[in-house]
Formats: sequence, C-alpha cells, structure tokens
Amino acid sequence: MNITVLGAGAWGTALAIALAQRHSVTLWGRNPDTMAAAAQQRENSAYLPGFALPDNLRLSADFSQAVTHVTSDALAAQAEGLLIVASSVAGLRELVQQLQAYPIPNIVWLCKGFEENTSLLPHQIVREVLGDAIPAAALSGPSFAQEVARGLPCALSVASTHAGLCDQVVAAVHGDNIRVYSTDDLVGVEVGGAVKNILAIATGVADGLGLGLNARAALITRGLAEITRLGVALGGRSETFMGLSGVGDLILTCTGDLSRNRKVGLGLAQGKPLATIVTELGHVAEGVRCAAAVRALAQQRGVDMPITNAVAGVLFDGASLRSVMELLLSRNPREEAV
Ligand SMILES: NC(=O)C1=CN([C@@H]2O[C@H](COP(=O)(O)OP(=O)(O)OC[C@H]3O[C@@H](n4cnc5c(N)ncnc54)[C@H](O)[C@@H]3O)[C@@H](O)[C@H]2O)C=CC1
Ligand SMILES: O=C(CO)COP(=O)(O)O
Repeated sequence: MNITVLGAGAWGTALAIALAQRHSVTLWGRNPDTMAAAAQQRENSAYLPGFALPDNLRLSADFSQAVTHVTSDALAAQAEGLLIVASSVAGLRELVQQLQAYPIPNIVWLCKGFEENTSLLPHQIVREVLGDAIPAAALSGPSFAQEVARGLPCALSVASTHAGLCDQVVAAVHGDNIRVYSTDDLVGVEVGGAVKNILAIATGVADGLGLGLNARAALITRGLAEITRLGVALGGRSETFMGLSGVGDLILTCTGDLSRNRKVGLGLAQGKPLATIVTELGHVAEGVRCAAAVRALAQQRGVDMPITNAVAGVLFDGASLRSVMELLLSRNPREEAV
C-alpha cells in the first residue's frame, strides 16, 4: 500500500519506520533542513534520535510530492493509498487546509487533544475544513513512539464512522508487532486520548511531590471517571473509556516515564517554570494546551472535572501545587459512581 505520513515528529517518524517494513511509505516534514539531515544520516536526530530510518522509507520536505504519493489516479481508483497526519493538534488545521487542494482518498490523524481556542476535537476540525465526504479516522491508543520504533508490541484503536476506512487502516497497520482494534466511537476515542494527557500532568505532579502510589492510583481512577463524564456528555460511549484509547492510554501516560506530559508534572513538582519545562522537552506535551480547552468546555457543559481544573489552575492561574492537592483531597465525600 502507498502511505504518506505528514509530520516528522517523534510519533510520525516511529509509525513510518514501522509501516515501511510492509509498505511504500513517504514521510514528510515541514523543515527542509531537518529532512535533508535526516535523509543524509538516515536518522531523524531532531525528533527521534537513535533509530535508523529504513532504506526504503522516502523522506520529503516537498508537500505536493508527498501527498501525490497517495493521490495518483491509479491509487485513487483502487482506494489503495492511506494519508496519515502526524502533527500536533495545533498543526492539524493548517495541514488539513493545505490538503484541500488535493484529491485525497482518506485522512487518518494521530494527534490527541482539543484545539486550544475552539475546544474542538480533531475530527471536528477535519470536518470543518474538508466536509463529510472524505473517509476520516483517528488512530489512537497506548503507544510510546520509541517503543514502536524499536518494534516492541503494542495495541491501537482506529475510530471512524466509515467502516471501510477502519478496515483499510487495520490492513495497513495491523501486523507482527501492532494490533489494531476498530470502533465507530470517534468521540469516545478522541476524548480518552485528549484528557489522559492532562491527568498525566497531575500524576507527574503527585509523584514528583512524593505523594505515593496510593495517590497515583486514586488520581488515575478518578481521572477515568472525569474522562468518562466529559466523553459521555459529548456523545461518546462509556464502554469506549474502558478500552485502549481510554484506560489503556491513561495508565501508560500516567505511569510511563517516557511520557512528555508526565514529565511536565514532574518538572512542575521540582519548581521549574512551565516555559522552561516545555523548552527542555523539545516535543509537544498536548496536556498543557488541552487543559485550557477542556476546562472551558467542561464549564460550558456543566461537567464536573476537579482534576482538570486543578491542573489548569497550576498551569495558568499560578495556583500552588500543595494548595490544589489539598483542594482535591478536601472535596466533600460522594458516591464513587462516575
Ligand atoms: N510521541 C508519542 O509517543 C505519541 C504521540 N502522539 C500524539 O501525536 C501528536 C504528535 O506527537 P509527536 O510526534 O510526538 O510530537 P513532536 O513534538 O515530536 O512533533 C510534532 C510534529 O508536529 C509538527 N507540527 C506542529 N505544528 C505543525 C504545523 N503547523 N504544520 C505542520 N507540522 C506541524 C512538527 O513539525 C513535528 O513534526 C501529538 O498530538 C501527540 O499527542 C500519539 C501517540 C504517541
Ligand atoms: O500518547 C502517548 C502515548 O500513547 C504519548 O504521551 P506523551 O505525549 O505524554 O508522551
């Protein structure tokens, strides 16, 4: 299958490496110097250092050339191409707008979050720009880029209301080391992937403050309740939050030290300013922007999200870490239900 991955960050590069084992893959990045260096060294040292790029993986900084890899007439007739957008949420709209000029066969995105100023989910951004006619899907689930690039096993969820595209993503991605499960609950999958990043910041803070494993388990569990409340309010199905893109990714990101969002929380607990943490990371930590969007959305919808509010308070209102932890612990007792 011909596959184009737009966005040569850590995750786009890792997935391109994995897919190049079985497919003809082009990886596009917007920075010509970075892509030229990666092509010369056969390594994306800017975003995924230490992993060799397979010889057959094509690298490009030419947008047209990269998209044409999946839009040639022959491919379009057989619906054989797969277009994967691997930017951050902040870059999604701009990239999708650029795609308006091309007869793309489908679109799959990997980003996890809500858009900062609109509080829209990725599928809503895609629909706003491209309309409903093009088959569209989110690929999500617990998947640290470095582990996928190493060929370690993982399981993902593909979500689309277009069953044919789910089948095509499974055909392309499901293989020796990656299992792919399908669902039509796009909202549920996207809300799980977005909000777990905020909760990973919270557990990073708690762990960094030495609050213990009991506190971490409590945050993850009550965080899942928070994800479920928002997700159901937005039209997702509660069982989706028990799956890979919900509790699966929540556990990974809250407990795995490879997580950039968790690192944000650990850094805050060390007293580092947010700007310093973000600069040191060198990668997007979606939970930061997402916390603002989700706090606004939850307020608008009347959804109770105390952990998200606490994280947003620390990130944007200068609230002290201890005071928000105390606030969380001093909430009135209630039934445990979601
Ligand atoms: N790194 C990981 O393990 C995983 C990341 N994700 C999600 O995938 C998305 C990308 O993550 P990473 O690749 O890790 O981030 P990264 O920080 O390593 O790379 C971000 C990429 O987005 C591109 N980008 C940003 N704004 C853009 C714009 N306006 N136009 C074109 N490209 C733009 C950057 O150039 C870069 O290639 C995020 O939403 C993340 O939550 C999902 C699963 C795993
Ligand atoms: O989404 C991820 C793993 O599934 C990556 O999480 P971070 O962005 O926190 O590293």
